[in-house]
Amino acid sequence: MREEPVVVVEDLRFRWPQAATPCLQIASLTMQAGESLFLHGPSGSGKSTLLGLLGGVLLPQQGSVRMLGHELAALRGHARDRFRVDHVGFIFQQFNLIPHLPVLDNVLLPCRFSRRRLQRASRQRSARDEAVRLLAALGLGTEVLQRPATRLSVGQQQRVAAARALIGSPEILIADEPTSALDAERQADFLRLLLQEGQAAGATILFVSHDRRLAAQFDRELGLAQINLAAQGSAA
Ligand SMILES: Nc1ncnc2c1ncn2[C@@H]1O[C@H](COP(=O)(O)OP(=O)(O)OP(=O)(O)O)[C@@H](O)[C@H]1O
Repeated sequence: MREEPVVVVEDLRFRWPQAATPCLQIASLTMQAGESLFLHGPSGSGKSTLLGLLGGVLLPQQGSVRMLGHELAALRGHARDRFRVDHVGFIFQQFNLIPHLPVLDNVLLPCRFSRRRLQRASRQRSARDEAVRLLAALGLGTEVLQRPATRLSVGQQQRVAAARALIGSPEILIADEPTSALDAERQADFLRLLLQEGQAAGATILFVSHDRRLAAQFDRELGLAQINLAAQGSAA
């Protein structure tokens, strides 16, 4: 068994280039294996920035981000990219689907870039069948499989993005809530399915949002302002 939590952030400090003050200053943030955490904060408070740091897309000027025992800053760029695709499923705010690629191929993308994800997706059935199963579990029928991502509703795109994040059971699932206005009921419904699938796969789940109404479905809720000393120092 792993000795340390899946996510460990310590003494982190991050400032955007050109910015006068730090965006994030976090003494400590940890997530245990299998835990689901709802992190909320108003628009512009640094949620996406934190997710960029957890994904190793951004590196802090100071402090430590360890994921599954790996210090992200100690990995070279290529190794960091590999770590991310092997172990982290991301649902981006704008979904980042490949526009003209069919739904099925969008979902299978992580399996093209990560042998580990492909192997894990193929454990019980073919990766294709696993993609179909995930889409169905998230409420999308087979009629969308060959449809280009551009021809989907926002809600459907969100589900495709979720299936892509879940395929091959990455240990960590990170979701940046879309700003686009899905109504609260549909969003709660989507979230229930996402958590069901993620938890069945044993994933550690971090979901960020400005909408606290969704928090009840998670093991733990945290306000970014509670842990971000930079925000506390500059509170207007
Ligand atoms: N690429 C960038 N370059 C410089 N500053 C940035 C960049 N991205 C974000 N910022 C700044 O960092 C701060 C936090 O932005 P961030 O996108 O992390 O907030 P957020 O909480 O995710 O907001 P939202 O809920 O609207 O997505 C903002 O002041 C923003 O202007």
